Amino acid sequence: MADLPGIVVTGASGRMGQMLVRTIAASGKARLVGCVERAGHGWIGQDIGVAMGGGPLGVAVTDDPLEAFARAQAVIDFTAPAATVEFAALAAQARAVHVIGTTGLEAAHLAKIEAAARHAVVVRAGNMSLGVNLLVRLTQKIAAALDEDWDVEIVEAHHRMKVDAPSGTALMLGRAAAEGRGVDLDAAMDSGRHGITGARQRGAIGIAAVRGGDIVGEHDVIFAADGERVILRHVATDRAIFARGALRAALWGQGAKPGQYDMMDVLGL
Ligand SMILES: NC(=O)C1=CN([C@@H]2O[C@H](COP(=O)(O)OP(=O)(O)OC[C@H]3O[C@@H](n4cnc5c(N)ncnc54)[C@H](OP(=O)(O)O)[C@@H]3O)[C@@H](O)[C@H]2O)C=CC1
Ligand SMILES: O=C(O)C1=N[C@H](C(=O)O)C[C@H](O)C1
Repeated sequence: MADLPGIVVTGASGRMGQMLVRTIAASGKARLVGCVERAGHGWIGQDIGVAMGGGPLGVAVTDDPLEAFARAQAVIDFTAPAATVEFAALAAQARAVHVIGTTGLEAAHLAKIEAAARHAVVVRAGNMSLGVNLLVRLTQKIAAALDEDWDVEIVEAHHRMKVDAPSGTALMLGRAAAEGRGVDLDAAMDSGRHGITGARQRGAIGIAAVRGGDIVGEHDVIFAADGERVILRHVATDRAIFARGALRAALWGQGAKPGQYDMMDVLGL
């Protein structure tokens, strides 16, 4: 047991944080060695298992990430952009693999993560599930096979607490469609339509977001032509799929050279 890779979970009280704690503790493939929350959080100092309403897991929640990361071989981080940038620098300092699931990252955040990846392994993906990463590949292939008579529209749906839009997954799918077509997503993307928009622009890649209830995550990629449509769909019903992917990435990263990777690298897709 002591020779299994030690993993720290950041944002341990969050929806994904708690799922990660359960997944790692039950995996038999890694040890949970730390749980991080922000200073002042009500769970600081408590055993994470007890704080989650179960039995003790022998790991107290801390607000000192650097001390926790120094004891770990990997950090799994599903938090928020500002926190993830801070954790990227600290994980690199500790030479721990940093698995980043956080979405809503902007160019300035990505530049800091890229800098950290010069010193340590970073695995980052807007969606860590096997099914979505397969869907990304399929989207790229279909977009490459179809011309611009086929309009591409991506529709994503998530729970009412999600704070960023479009989802990280929708952006992955949009990027895959753009790559398949040989265009730049930033130039082709049309999201958040409202008012007198005019007719759809040929070649646009549309993205629309739905927010409601407890939807875990649903993504449709619609290829719509005159007289027919092809629709690719992924429906997540359990956050365990993301946690399993993140754990797989943390283990895969143990053998990798410093640099930035994604789930395609981890899954060999
Ligand atoms: N890539 C993937 O496969 C997936 C990605 N995600 C992404 O993961 C992220 C988290 O999602 P979710 O778990 O639903 O969100 P939650 O809001 O439930 O959890 C986020 C957690 O991070 C904590 N946090 C924020 N800032 C800090 C900080 N500075 N230090 C320590 N902890 C901090 C929050 O604490 P507090 O409440 O105090 O702010 C909270 O506990 C989102 O960006 C989401 O899009 C989600 C699912 C899958
Ligand atoms: O916030 C979520 O919940 C999710 N976020 C990711 C995203 O932005 O795509 C992945 C998943 O869909 C759940």
